[in-house]
Amino acid sequence: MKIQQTTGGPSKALRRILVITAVAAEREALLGGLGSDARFVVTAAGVGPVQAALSTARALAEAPYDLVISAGIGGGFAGRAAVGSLVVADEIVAADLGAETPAGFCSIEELGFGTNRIPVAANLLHQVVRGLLAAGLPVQTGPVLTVSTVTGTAARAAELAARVPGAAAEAMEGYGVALAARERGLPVLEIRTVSNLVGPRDRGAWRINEALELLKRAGCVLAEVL
Ligand SMILES: O=C(O)c1cccc(C(=O)CC[C@H]2O[C@@H](n3cnc4c(=O)[nH]cnc43)[C@H](O)[C@@H]2O)c1
Repeated sequence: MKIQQTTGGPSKALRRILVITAVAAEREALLGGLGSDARFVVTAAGVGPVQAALSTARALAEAPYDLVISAGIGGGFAGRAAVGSLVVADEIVAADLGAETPAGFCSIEELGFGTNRIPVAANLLHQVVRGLLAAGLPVQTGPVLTVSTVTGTAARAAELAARVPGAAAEAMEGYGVALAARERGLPVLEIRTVSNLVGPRDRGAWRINEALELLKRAGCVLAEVL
């Protein structure tokens, strides 16, 4: 687990916080929880890490921010994050960025082209988790994987879980958001509400409404604790 230690005063000093979701329904859910807290700007950036990185970079170029959060629904790894629970990333990992080789997956880090793993702001992570727990919400921390293809088989789920020990959830935007934040030297968090388990594709079984309701409750906590 890689966690970036940030310095500075208490995070109540956060004056502007950029929250990036993929779709409008996630944005609306968060806004419902954030209420009238004007410190938060919530943008629906589109699906996938590239779109997320572009939109985050654009927003950060237009106005100053103190914190960037990637948020939305996600898939939970069986035994780590149940449907209807929350995951706060302790590390944001680009899980499929690299090369396939006959000997297995080789990350861009192993290839010498940068890093697959972006640390989160430890103090803010703990502050948010404490707040979620105090609100009685089921939350766990762990690596959240960013993938460009939603996992659709048990074999792929097992492969990713082995590639990133402790992987708690997967989604499609975190690494893009985190890269753009890192370019500006800003701390980043990723928060996912689990709509489905990572594994054999069964889109009809995704509990999207429940996950969006939980996202709204998480928004309420963010406004309280940040
Ligand atoms: O159809 C709807 O009403 C609806 C409402 C809100 C969100 C959606 C999405 O499909 C969001 C796509 C978004 O969700 C993340 N996600 C969710 N589960 C997974 C997964 O198992 N693996 C990877 N990503 C997942 C992802 O970040 C997508 O951008 C629909």
